[in-house]
Amino acid sequence: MRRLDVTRERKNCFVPTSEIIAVEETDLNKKQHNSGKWQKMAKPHAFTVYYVKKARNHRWWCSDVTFWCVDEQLCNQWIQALKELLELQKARPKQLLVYINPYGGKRQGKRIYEQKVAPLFSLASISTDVFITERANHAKDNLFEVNINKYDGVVCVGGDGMFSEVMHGLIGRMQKDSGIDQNNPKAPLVQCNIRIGIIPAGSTDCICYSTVGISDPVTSALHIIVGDSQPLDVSSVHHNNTFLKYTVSLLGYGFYGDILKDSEKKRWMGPMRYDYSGFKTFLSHHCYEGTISFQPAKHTLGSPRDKDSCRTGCHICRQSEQQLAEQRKKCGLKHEEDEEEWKVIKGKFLAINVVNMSCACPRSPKGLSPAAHLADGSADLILVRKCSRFDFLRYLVRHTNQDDQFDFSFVDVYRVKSFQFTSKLLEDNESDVTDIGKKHFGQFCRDHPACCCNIANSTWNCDGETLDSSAIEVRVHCQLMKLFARGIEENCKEASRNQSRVEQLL
Ligand SMILES: Nc1ncnc2c1ncn2[C@@H]1O[C@H](COP(=O)(O)OP(=O)(O)OP(=O)(O)O)[C@@H](O)[C@H]1O
Repeated sequence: MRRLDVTRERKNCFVPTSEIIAVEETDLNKKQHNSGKWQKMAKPHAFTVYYVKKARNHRWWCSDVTFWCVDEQLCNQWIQALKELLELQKARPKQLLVYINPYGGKRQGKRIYEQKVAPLFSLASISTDVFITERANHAKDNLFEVNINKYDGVVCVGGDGMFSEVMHGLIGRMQKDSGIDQNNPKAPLVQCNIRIGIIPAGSTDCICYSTVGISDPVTSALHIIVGDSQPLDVSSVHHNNTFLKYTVSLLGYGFYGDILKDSEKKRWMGPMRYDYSGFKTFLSHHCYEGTISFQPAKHTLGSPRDKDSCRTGCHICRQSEQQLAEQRKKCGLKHEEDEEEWKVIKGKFLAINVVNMSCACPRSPKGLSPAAHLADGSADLILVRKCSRFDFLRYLVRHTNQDDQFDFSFVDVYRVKSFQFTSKLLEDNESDVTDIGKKHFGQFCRDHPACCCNIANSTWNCDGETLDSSAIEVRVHCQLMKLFARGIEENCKEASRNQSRVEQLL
């Protein structure tokens, strides 16, 4: 990494060039300065370096430092040299397509973009085409029409729902352009090389939080400006050879599906609806019977019970990707999934969660599966079996403290690469849904005696949206897309402390 090192009065300021946002000549008439030295100079010249300042809790903001001298030529040489260094940062976007959902969260998307993000993009000389959505799916439909190759990235301003819409538009567009049928659950999908940036402005900003470490529009804008890139696994969800949805965070049946279904009826309550519906669903304590079949993810070195979490530059994600690529080369056109073992579990569940990432959020900073990886080609399948209300509460509380939420006899967790579910209700109705479980194995994990299970089906909550079908087939696509992010930085406390020390010296 190249460093700018300017010595002033025997004190140093270190800013990595990768974290410089912009360099500009300073108008000294406008600059408010208290330093006596400025005034003593006959005709001072100056330039300002705008750079990323790292604070606590993964927060970034834009800081600046002004350097001055009497020699105009020297000053211009510095500006020129620094601008040339910035030109070498090839991963930085120059042209972005921005979608704003004006109705997401507290309806602040447009204001957040105009006041906090647009000035930073302009400072960093990024051109933008801004599109304010007028209806749901507007951004998705538009992504099938625009000249996408013109852009270095797509930015969505909104919540997880808005991100999901943009992701569906972009992945769908890539498959359409490559002639790939999304309805085929086994089709190898084409990777999306156009990065997506998330400016959080919704009620739930879990994807931003899990990939950046904080839901903060300025931090996200700065990750976009410096050109960060974080690959992300995406799971496809199918029913009967029909494509339903893609998911990157939570696919939840039972508890999380019921909360979503109930909260949809109470949209008028705003973000509070999730608390209300959460409490109501907890009290109702419904469990659902069904059959789960899954293929364990053998290619990855990690396990859901690992103590270490996925962090910036994660070696497990890198190795898993290599491993999968090698497997694919060996198998050629054959689907390696067909050859691999399926495990089958039947039972009664309060919650069935499949997560592609930790699903961390401010309320649960470690998330539903703290050791889940962003880009290792696997998902964590969490099964919460029928238990007492008190035990379920103990399980939920552990998402908010340091205790292990998987350390209960009624909770099982598996790292999987594909997964299927059929509800008991559908099995009994002899649905024509493919049931790999029935076809391949008769192995039952644990069976419970008949009890007060809910005879109706629950609903799948797919990244905050309901799915129409309860019988689904899920497959993880390793690193299908990329975000303008770098994952969660390990030593953010230390980095911010070191940087403040430097700041004090300036
Ligand atoms: N102009 C619009 N009018 C109505 N709906 C829109 C508009 N633009 C986008 N949407 C839809 O609004 C949904 C929710 O958006 P978003 O995620 O930004 O907000 P949110 O408050 O976090 O919502 P939620 O928490 O319910 O997902 C998205 O699924 C998106 O498709």
